[in-house]
Amino acid sequence: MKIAFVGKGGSGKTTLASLFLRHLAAESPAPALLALDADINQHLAAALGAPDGLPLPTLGAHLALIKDYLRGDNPRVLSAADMVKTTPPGRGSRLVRVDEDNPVYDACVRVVEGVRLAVTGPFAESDLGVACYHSKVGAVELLLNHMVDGPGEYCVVDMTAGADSFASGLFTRFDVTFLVCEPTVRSVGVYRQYLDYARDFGVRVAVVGNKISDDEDLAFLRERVGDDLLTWVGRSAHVRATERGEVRPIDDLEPRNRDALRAMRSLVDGVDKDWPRYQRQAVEFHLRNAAAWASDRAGRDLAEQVDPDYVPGPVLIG
Ligand SMILES: Nc1ncnc2c1ncn2[C@@H]1O[C@H](COP(=O)(O)OP(=O)(O)OP(=O)(O)O)[C@@H](O)[C@H]1O
Repeated sequence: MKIAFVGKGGSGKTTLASLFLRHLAAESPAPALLALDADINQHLAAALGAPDGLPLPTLGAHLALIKDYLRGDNPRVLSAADMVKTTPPGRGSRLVRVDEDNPVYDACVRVVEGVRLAVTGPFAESDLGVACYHSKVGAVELLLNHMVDGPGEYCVVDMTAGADSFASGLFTRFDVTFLVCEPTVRSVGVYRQYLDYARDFGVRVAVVGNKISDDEDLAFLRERVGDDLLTWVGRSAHVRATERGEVRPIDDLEPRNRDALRAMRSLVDGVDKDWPRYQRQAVEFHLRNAAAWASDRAGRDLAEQVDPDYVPGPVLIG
């Protein structure tokens, strides 16, 4: 499952993404899990409990490797623009799994507090002009376009704030989008804006209230958000402790907030039931679009795993 956390700046996207990731990672056995930090403010590692200043490789610095690897043996020449910004789902020739050995993960993924994490890299002055921040986000989009995620496999992306997340096609790539919303007029404003835009693209949005202090906060959100409100997280001493650099086990999280994580998990796993259809579509995309697919043994194996009765259709070259 591909899962996004979006919302107004400062609403708690990174915090809730990290709690959700730690909730999944604490399971025994831990499911296949990959966290991607695509937020301009790169704080997911810290929210997971990484020590200050832990050096992490960045996806942005490995864009060429990512493009080369995903292109596989495909003889088509794709322009940089094709590969980065406008890549339609499934374009290219190689599929990746959430958790596997591949050169992209070797170069870019590191384990932070039990969670496999890759980060886009911070916004830099050099991103102004030709190489904008969105080319870094494009690395995430590329990975998601090529990712085949099975049941019980989770790729969780911390997105950039507010309407900026619409600047690339990335926002359409998720099975579930958690919109984090504080009980404030401005946060609800971002929810409405997101929903208006996302609806046209069939994006499945569930609102998670955050920093709820009392019944009035909750009533406010219920009134404004209605049935889109999936669950809510209260102001949390556990989160504040993490902010102070104390890494506590996720079991230490307040019971009410653990319930919220379970509700999120159950929504995600409910969507998982559509897995064969989603995956067949993804593999179809690749089979249709990848010129070299017919000779790509790994790809064939994957298609057969997804659906043992799968009979590949004609491969279109071009
Ligand atoms: N439930 C919570 N309880 C207490 N503090 C919280 C909670 N959720 C978030 N915070 C705090 O609010 C601040 C902003 O949270 P966070 O960085 O997760 O927001 P964000 O939406 O990812 O921000 P940005 O837009 O900058 O990426 C942080 O200091 C975080 O610790």
